[in-house]
Order: sequence, then structure tokens, then C-alpha cells
Amino acid sequence: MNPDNKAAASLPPAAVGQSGASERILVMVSVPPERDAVLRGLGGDGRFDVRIGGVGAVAAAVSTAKILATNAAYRLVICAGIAGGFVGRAEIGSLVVADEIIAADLGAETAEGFCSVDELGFGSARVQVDATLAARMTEKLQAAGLSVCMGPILTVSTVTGTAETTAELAARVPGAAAEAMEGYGVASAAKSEGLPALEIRAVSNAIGPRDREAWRIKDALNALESACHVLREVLS
Ligand SMILES: O=C(O)c1cccc(C(=O)CC[C@H]2O[C@@H](n3cnc4c(=O)[nH]cnc43)[C@H](O)[C@@H]2O)c1
Repeated sequence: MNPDNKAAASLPPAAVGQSGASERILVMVSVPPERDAVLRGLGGDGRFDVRIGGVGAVAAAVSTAKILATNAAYRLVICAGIAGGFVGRAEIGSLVVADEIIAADLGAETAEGFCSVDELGFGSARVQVDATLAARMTEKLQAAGLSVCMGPILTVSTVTGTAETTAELAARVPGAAAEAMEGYGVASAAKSEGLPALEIRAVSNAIGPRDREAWRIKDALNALESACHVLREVLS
């Protein structure tokens, strides 16, 4: 059994996998505190496997692909964790559900500005989510009284730390709500297996000039826990 998966570990063996093939949901997080918050929210629901994939899109993609390659039972892959929020779109302690997952720095710098891999003709920096599920999740989070917005979540390789880069990203992806570092990797691995993906983030900090002291990780982890409680209902 996966030692990271306390939700499954806390159930009697008969209950684990009871839902059968293609009923399970894989939740990928980056670090142990995110896993623990997700597990608290899921409250021992045996349909979910919660796994740590590491920080960054490459680590997340490799970890997710390995898990999916050795287990055919999943019907959905979710990337969950904390994130930076664009001011005016997603405030600290609020939740963001991705309507699109975008690798915002995957491309080339040119004299005319940033050119995405899409524009370069080398594939796509965008992965679509399960739109129906994302909308239902957003509605249910709202109904539960949680502060939530739906919008593009950017995947970046470097945490944004200046006002200039913040403005550049906001202009590159109009409506961008949050940035994190793994969504594109997790969603690309899911897509390569023909599986739908979701990304759900809780905002720990405002995107902008770096101020690590201002990160409110505990508030974000509490919001992530609440979101995962609602997630059980959405997927029931
Ligand atoms: O220090 C802690 O207690 C702690 C607890 C949970 C998570 C962390 C992390 O530092 C996780 C890094 C993770 O967070 C995402 N993230 C959060 N804010 C941003 C941001 O402004 N820009 C990009 N990524 C962000 C990211 O996905 C990292 O993997 C620490």
C-alpha cells in the first residue's frame, strides 16, 4: 500500500477499492502539508488516492505518469495545493478552480515579446479541464459559503517575485486567477492516459513583489481542507 495514502490506510482492507475499476480518483499534491490538508478534508473517503508528486511541473508529471502507468483504475486526476493569487481575482484564503491549465512560461522570448509554444508550432501550453466538473465544483464551493473563483491557473517554473512579471503574466493570460508550479505537469500526464483533469488551489499569497513573510500557508491549507470536504460530495 502507498504509505502516503492515509485515507486508504485508515480504512479496513475490504473498503479499499470497493468501488471497483475506473472509479478511483487520483489527487496529486506537491508537499506533505498539502497532502495532510487534503486527507483531512476527504475524511477517509476510500475512493481517493492522495499522492505527493514533488515541486515543479516536471516532478509532478513524472510522478503522475508513473502512478497512472501502474494503476488503470482511475477515472479522474486532480492537482491540488496552495498557490499565489492575482490581486483582484483571488485573495489570500480563497479558492480557485481552474477552467484551463496553462504553462505560462513555456515558449520563447522574442524582440516583440513572449511567444508561446502554441504560436511557435510546438504543441500546446494549455490543457483543458473537465469543464462540467469544474463548474459543479465551483458552484458547490460557493454554496458551502467558501470564497471561490473559476479561471485559468498558470503553471510557472519560477515563483513570480516582481510587479513587472506579475503584469506581464496577467497580460499574457487575460483573466488568470492564480499561479502554481505543477498543474500543467499533472494534467499533461492525465491527458496522455486519456483521463480528465481538474486543478483546485487555495491561495496562500498574493502574486507580486516577493514577501515570503506575508504568505498565509495555514489559512490556505485550511481552505484546501474545506474544499476537499466539498469535493467528496461533488464526486459522489
Ligand atoms: O512552508 C510550509 O509550511 C509549506 C506548506 C505547504 C506548502 C508549501 C510550499 O511552499 C509549497 C510550494 C508550492 O506552492 C505553490 N505555490 C504557492 N504560492 C505560489 C506562487 O506564488 N507561485 C507559484 N507557486 C506557488 C507551488 O505549486 C509550489 O509547489 C510550504
